[in-house]
This record gives sequence, C-alpha cells and structure tokens, in this order.
Amino acid sequence: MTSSEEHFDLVTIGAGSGGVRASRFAASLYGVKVACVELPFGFIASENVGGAGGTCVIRGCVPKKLLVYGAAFGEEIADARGFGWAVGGGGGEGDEAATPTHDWSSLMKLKSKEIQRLNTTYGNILRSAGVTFVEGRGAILDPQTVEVTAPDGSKRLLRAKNVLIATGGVATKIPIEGAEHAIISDDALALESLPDGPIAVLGAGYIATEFAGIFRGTHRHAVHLLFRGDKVLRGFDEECRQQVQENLVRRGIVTHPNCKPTRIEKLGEGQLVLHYVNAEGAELQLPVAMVLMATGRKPRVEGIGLEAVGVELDAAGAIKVDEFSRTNVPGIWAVGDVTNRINLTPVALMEGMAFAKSAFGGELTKPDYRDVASAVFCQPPLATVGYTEEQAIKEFSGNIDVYVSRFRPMKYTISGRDEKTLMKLVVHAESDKVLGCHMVGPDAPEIMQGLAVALKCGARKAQFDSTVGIHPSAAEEFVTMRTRTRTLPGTGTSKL
Ligand SMILES: Cc1cc2nc3c(=O)[nH]c(=O)nc-3n(C[C@H](O)[C@H](O)[C@H](O)COP(=O)(O)OP(=O)(O)OC[C@H]3O[C@@H](n4cnc5c(N)ncnc54)[C@H](O)[C@@H]3O)c2cc1C
Ligand SMILES: NC(=O)c1ccc[n+]([C@@H]2O[C@H](COP(=O)([O-])OP(=O)(O)OC[C@H]3O[C@@H](n4cnc5c(N)ncnc54)[C@H](O)[C@@H]3O)[C@@H](O)[C@H]2O)c1
Repeated sequence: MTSSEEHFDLVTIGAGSGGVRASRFAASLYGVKVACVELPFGFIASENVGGAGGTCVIRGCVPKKLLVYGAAFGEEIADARGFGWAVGGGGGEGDEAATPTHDWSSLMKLKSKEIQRLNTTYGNILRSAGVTFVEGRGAILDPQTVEVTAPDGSKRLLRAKNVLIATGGVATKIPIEGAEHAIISDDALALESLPDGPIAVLGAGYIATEFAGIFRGTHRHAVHLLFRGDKVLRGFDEECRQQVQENLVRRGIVTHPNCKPTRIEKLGEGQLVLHYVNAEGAELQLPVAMVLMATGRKPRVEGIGLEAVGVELDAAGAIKVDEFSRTNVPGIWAVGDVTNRINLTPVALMEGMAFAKSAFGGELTKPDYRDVASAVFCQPPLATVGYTEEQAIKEFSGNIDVYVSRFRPMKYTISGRDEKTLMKLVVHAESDKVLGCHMVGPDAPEIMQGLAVALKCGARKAQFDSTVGIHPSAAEEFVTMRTRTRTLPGTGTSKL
C-alpha cells in the first residue's frame, strides 16, 4: 500500500559517508528540508540490509581499524620482551605456555558492540540536524520521486526537486568455479571465530593486504596471500610496494605472486582446496580452511531505478557525473563510491559537502582531488600523498629529485625486530616543489596527514629543510633528508 506523498527539498538514497554528510550539511547549513533513506541495520550488506553509517562505519574503515589494532598487540607484546617485560611469565624460547594467545570471538563481540553504538549515533546525527530518517529501500520512480519500501513491505513516496544517490559500492568476487565458498570483507568483519586451518586471501589491494595483516596477527595457522601481479598494491610508489611486500613476508605471510586462482573445491566444513596456476603455468593446489576474496568492489547501481529515469553509467558501471556531481538527469546528483572517483571515506565526505553547497548554497562547488592522502593499514602501514616517483616522471618535464631514507626505527634497535621504515620525497628539481611524500612504517598515516597539509600549501623542499624536526621521532626524517638519492629526467610535458 502506498501512502500519500511527502515533500522535501532533498531526498538522499544511502546514509553512508557521502549521504550522511550531504544530508546533514544541507539541512543544518542551508536550512533545507531533507529526507535520507537507508536500509535496516545489519553487519553483512545485502539488498535488504545496510544501516546508518554505511560501509565505512559498519563494514569498512572502522571495524577494520579496530581489528588492525587488535592484531598489532602481538607485535607489541613481542617487542616488549626486548624492553625487559616478562610477558606471559617470561616467554623464553620454546616456552609454549608463555606464548600469548588471542581470542578472536571476544574481540569481535566488542567490535560489534562499538559498531552498533556508532550506527545509532549516525542515525541520531541525522535526526539532530533536522533530517527525516526513513528506513527502507529507496528507488527512483521519476526525477523528483523516490519510492521507499519499508521492511514490512509498506511504501512511501518522497518528492523533492533534488535527489542524491549515495548508495556506495559492493564487493565483487572473481568468477571462478566454487566462488560461493569464498567470503568477502563484509563476512570477514563479522566472523564469530577463525577457522581451524590456513587462510588464503586473494588480491593485493587495500583490503587484501590489510586483512592478511589482521589474520597474521590473530590466527595461529598460516596466512597465504595470492595475487596476479609480481608485487602487492599496484598504483602505489614502486619502492613502497617492494617494502610492504618484504614486510609481509618477514611477518610470516606466505605470498604467492604471479598466480591465478582457478577453482575452489569444498571437501567439507572448513576444508577447502584452492586450485591455482602459478607463473610457470603449473597447476597447484592449496588446502585451506577459508578463502577471502579481496578482489575489488563495484558501484551499487542496481535496483535504484536508474534505468527508469535514464541516469547514465560509465564503462566501469559507475554513475557518470560532472565536476559538480550532477548526473545527466537534471535534479539527480550522485556522490561517493557509486561514482567511482576516489573510493575513500574522506573523499565521499568532501563530495557530499561540495554537493550541498552547489545545490543549496548558491555556489557551484567542485570537490578538489589534488593531493588526497591515503593509507593502507597493512602492518606496518603505508601512507602516501601526491605523486609517486613513477607518476612524477611521466607527468612532468625537467628533472625529478628523489630522496629516500631507509632506517631501523629506534624502538626496534632494542626490541630486535628486523624491519626497516621507508620514507621518500619526490621533488620537482627546477621549482623545488615537493610533489609526493611516501612512507612505510609505524605511524605512517598519522605522519602523512600533516604532510598532506604542507603539499596542499604548495610546500617546497627548502621549506621542508628549514623546518625544525621533533627529536627523537621518525617523522623528523622527512625534514632532514638533505642528500638526493637520485635524479631522473621527467618525460612528461607538465611544468610547474
Ligand atoms: C573493508 C573496507 C575497508 C575500508 N577502509 C577504508 C579506510 O580505512 N579508509 C577509507 O577512507 N576508506 C575505506 N574504505 C572505503 C570507504 O568505506 C568507502 O569509500 C565509503 O564508505 C564510501 O562512502 P559512500 O557514502 O559512497 O558509500 P557507503 O558508505 O557504502 O554508503 C552507502 C549506503 O547506501 C545504502 N544503500 C544502498 N542502496 C540503498 C537503497 N536502495 N536504499 C537505501 N539505502 C541504500 C547502503 O546500505 C549504505 O549504507 C573501506 C572499504 C571497505 C569495504
Ligand atoms: N585504507 C583504505 O583507505 C581502504 C581500505 C580498504 C578499501 N579501501 C577502498 O576500497 C576499494 C576496494 O578495495 P579492494 O582492496 O577490494 O580493491 P583494490 O582495487 O584496492 O584491490 C583489488 C585487488 O584485486 C585484484 N583483482 C581484481 N580482479 C582480479 C581478478 N580477476 N583476478 C585476480 N585478482 C584480481 C587486483 O589486482 C587488486 O590487487 C579500494 O580501492 C579503496 O578505494 C580503502
């Protein structure tokens, strides 16, 4: 049964990072009447399950980071021994009883409690900004009408001159036989217990490397990482990729580069065989208890009425938008992962704010994609802002100066951990402008956020050099790299 129409200035479909930010700002900054539609809460997303806060809060950044924290304590405990701590009764070599153990299920219970709290908070954030929160599945009927199907099947019609699509993305599986036996990141973040056997993670991107670290830190069986390239994290700075790969191996993750999974065979509960072809073309088998496919995500464009109103998609299946997040249909806008620009929470937030200003603030506003910093929370993490060495060479004319520092963090000199931190600056020689900063090592994301401000301000290398360091810290290395490691000729045409 359909109720009568309700009228708003904006109807947003999706209360994830982009949708919440846009709805909240539109209502509180510009005083417009907003309805935000979101599916009922649940940990694993589906056609009928979502929740205020979206991917980031419920099945992305936040739960992932909590598990990364959880996994990292093993390393802290090991390092503490080097500083004189008798952890777990002494922990001498071979002292099994003293080996610290981890209880995954208790971490997950606490994680889930925190996520439920945040889900409630996000609903409240919307309500307190004056946004009408509508629970159900939203679909566009015509450019000014969104139909919402509530969990009980009842329907509401919401009308507005502006409709914002912020439905995010979903994980994809590679289409191999037995793919149904593999889990995706949603499932991994909701696992009540870890399986009693090795885990295989497929992929080498953000999610694959982050989960390989989470499992390595918490699981007592082997963790395998299988990927099609020769190195993890395609698209990141080559030297950083190499460093991350070495760190993964040093921390006990079994890496299988240059291989192609072909089939997952299920022998019984928690008994799988992963069939794959290696670089030499040999067909191999890996017996595992669980396979996590972390092989990418795609925009969530199905079932929201796009065909009915003629909203265009691009070749990758994302909603096509102009620089102000407008689709080809007047009055219909889109932000966040559904537009597949840069699929990160802070970018969805920026796009949501720019949208609100464009639609209701009287000023068409473009999101600014220059120098967007990001971090991969593998262990230790990688963080980056600006051009990689390879991108800088390709983009600019003139010489590119590269400064690289590789050192053992002070903490490890005593704990004995054999792991190096990598820091790197990419500089345009002629203009002295710092084009990129990259780091693999403890605290890299925390350090990189500050450097992102410097790059946004157009910092020159001379300004890095004249900045007084904080001593003793790892971060000071970024302002004391005086000796060029190499100079390479740029092959591009851009000038600064
Ligand atoms: C495992 C994982 C870890 C991540 N870690 C990080 C990180 O550390 N840092 C980072 O910056 N980014 C991270 N990301 C990416 C980040 O989560 C996304 O870029 C961000 O959430 C995108 O926000 P969004 O608003 O576009 O979409 P989402 O947050 O996905 O929100 C979309 C919302 O729309 C709802 N929805 C969909 N269809 C409908 C419908 N028909 N009706 C009603 N509601 C609907 C969904 O339920 C969902 O709540 C991670 C992603 C994953 C999967
Ligand atoms: N820390 C963060 O900011 C963070 C964390 C997680 C996710 N994210 C966002 O979510 C997005 C999705 O993450 P993701 O790790 O799933 O994607 P990704 O694009 O980073 O990695 C996908 C991986 O799957 C591999 N792959 C794809 N198709 C394949 C195939 N057919 N066969 C074999 N391998 C295949 C790719 O080579 C790549 O290694 C990221 O791009 C990022 O924007 C961000």
